[in-house]
Amino acid sequence: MLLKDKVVIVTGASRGIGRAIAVTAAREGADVVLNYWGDNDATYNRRPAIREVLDNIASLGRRAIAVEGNVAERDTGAALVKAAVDAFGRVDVLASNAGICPFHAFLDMPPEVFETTMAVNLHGAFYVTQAAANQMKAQGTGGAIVATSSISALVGGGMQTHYTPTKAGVHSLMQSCAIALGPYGIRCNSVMPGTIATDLNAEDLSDTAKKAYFEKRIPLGRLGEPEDVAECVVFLASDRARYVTGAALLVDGGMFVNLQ
Ligand SMILES: NC(=O)C1=CN([C@@H]2O[C@H](COP(=O)(O)OP(=O)(O)OC[C@H]3O[C@@H](n4cnc5c(N)ncnc54)[C@H](O)[C@@H]3O)[C@@H](O)[C@H]2O)C=CC1
Ligand SMILES: C[C@H](O)[C@@H]1OC(=O)[C@H](O)[C@@H]1O
Repeated sequence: MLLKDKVVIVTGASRGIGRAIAVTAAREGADVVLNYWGDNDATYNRRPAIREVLDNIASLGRRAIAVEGNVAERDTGAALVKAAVDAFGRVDVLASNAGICPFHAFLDMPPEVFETTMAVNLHGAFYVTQAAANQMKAQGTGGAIVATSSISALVGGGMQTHYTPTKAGVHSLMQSCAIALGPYGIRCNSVMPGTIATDLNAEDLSDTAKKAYFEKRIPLGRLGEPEDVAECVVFLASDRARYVTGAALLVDGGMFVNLQ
């Protein structure tokens, strides 16, 4: 088991990639703190989602707690760490995954859409990472932080001008934290998913021509599934990756390199 008896915090764990990270970590022996926020939004119709994740992890014989909290709020990181320590005694791994991508054109981008996207995706990642790192430093036994960046850190999107800079920022955050936290034995890496079928892009991919375009661009011939990303996060969080820090792993079926 890759994460036997490790304590893992996952932000954005009720759905999609975060949910898959949480369940995969539990399958690999971890106890998990599940963060989520805003799932009562009618567009998702997912109210029981966090309950299902809790039940799923319990059925694997591991422990999990759910902590609702907006990562854009500065204190949420500290609250997640406190919940982890109260419930499980420590924090070994942070999967900083929560993120939003409200597609919008650039020229008339509402400031609140830009600022909320920055606050959740980048500021949230910063503060949660800082809180987890301070706990790991105090424990004195190292740790691992894996952020969900994106292929969008490397390439643009005309309806994602507010989003792609946050994903480049998350990648850069992990690179700098690798340097800042290496002396404490804390490794920091990111995954860069390509196009993964989740609620985040369900509406965008309901355009069948756009979906077919992506499938054609991907050498492995299909969109990604949340589990494709989760397995890579768990690897980077595990001791199998003990000499890997400051790295970014594309998990995109080959889409990035497919020029022609
Ligand atoms: N789906 C995709 O194609 C890709 C997704 N990503 C990234 O993966 C991460 C997860 O995305 P998906 O699973 O696709 O999205 P999703 O929409 O399926 O799930 C989002 C999760 O984040 C949580 N969340 C949203 N706002 C939050 C907030 N303010 N505070 C705390 N939790 C919050 C939700 O509760 C939910 O659990 C995001 O950071 C996204 O940018 C990166 C590359 C590709
Ligand atoms: C939501 C998008 O479909 C998805 O998000 C990303 O980060 C990927 O680059 C895709 O564009």
